[in-house]
Amino acid sequence: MILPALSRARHAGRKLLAVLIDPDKVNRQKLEQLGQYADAGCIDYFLWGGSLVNEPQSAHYLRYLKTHTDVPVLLFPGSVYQLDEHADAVLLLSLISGRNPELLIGHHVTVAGRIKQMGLSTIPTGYLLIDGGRPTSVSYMSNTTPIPADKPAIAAATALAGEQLGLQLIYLDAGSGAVHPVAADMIRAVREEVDLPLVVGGGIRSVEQARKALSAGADLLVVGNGLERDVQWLPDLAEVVHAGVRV
Ligand SMILES: CC(C)=CCC/C(C)=C/CC/C(C)=C/CC/C(C)=C/COP(=O)(O)OP(=O)(O)O
Ligand SMILES: O=P(O)(O)OC[C@@H](O)CO
Ligand SMILES: [Mg+2]
Repeated sequence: MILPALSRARHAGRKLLAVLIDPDKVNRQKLEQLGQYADAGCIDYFLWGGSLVNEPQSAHYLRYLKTHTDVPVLLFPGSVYQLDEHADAVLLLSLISGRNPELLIGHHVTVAGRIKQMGLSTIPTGYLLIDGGRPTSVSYMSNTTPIPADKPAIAAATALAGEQLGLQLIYLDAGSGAVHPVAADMIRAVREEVDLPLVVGGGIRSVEQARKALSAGADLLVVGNGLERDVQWLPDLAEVVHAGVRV
């Protein structure tokens, strides 16, 4: 059960790290290496997905990863084509920072029956796209306007509305490859407003940036590109995350 585990970690002051795997940019060797890091305790969750996934081997790679680690794999789908019953759960994203009805509820209706048939557990997630200094794949593909980086009050009100609607997790994302990760004051404003596990990602490329996001109140950090480029700093990153932060 992912949500209870996130909530327990949060109340115990334990911070968590997720590595985002882009199925289009992976191979067996990278998966084996990440599986080893995961089993060594560096990684708490894998996120699996992309705004656009073209790799025909994606389902095969997901099963391959599952045979190499016991760490849960959560789908992070950019589209309805990215569901897979071999994952442990799906982040059922509703893009609440945007006003694109298909990404708020439309696609969810399309796949509701399929998710049920697959027996895939769902994590109802309020997904907020925050301006990270440049257009990203998600802002372009979703055709939505990110929340301005210097408007924490808008992010906090959006997250609060998500909580009041019954969503179970808030994900603040500056977008993959963002120039600037989500700013500390925005994370803090959301943390103060909602009592849900808080996921923060997009543009985190250093241990210092990770530390700032954690101190501001992030519970689970997501790193993709930064580790895709160079996995060497993963043990240092994991150490900082797992050292925990008193907030
Ligand atoms: C309901 C279902 C199953 C699907 C719709 C899901 C929604 C609402 C998606 C919202 C917007 C979206 C496109 C999210 C994708 C998030 C994601 C997996 C980002 C990963 O990064 P990339 O954007 O692929 O980055 P790169 O360009 O670096 O590869
Ligand atoms: O690839 P990066 O920039 O680490 O972003 C990860 C994730 O939050 C994007 O949706
Ligand atoms: Mg991608």
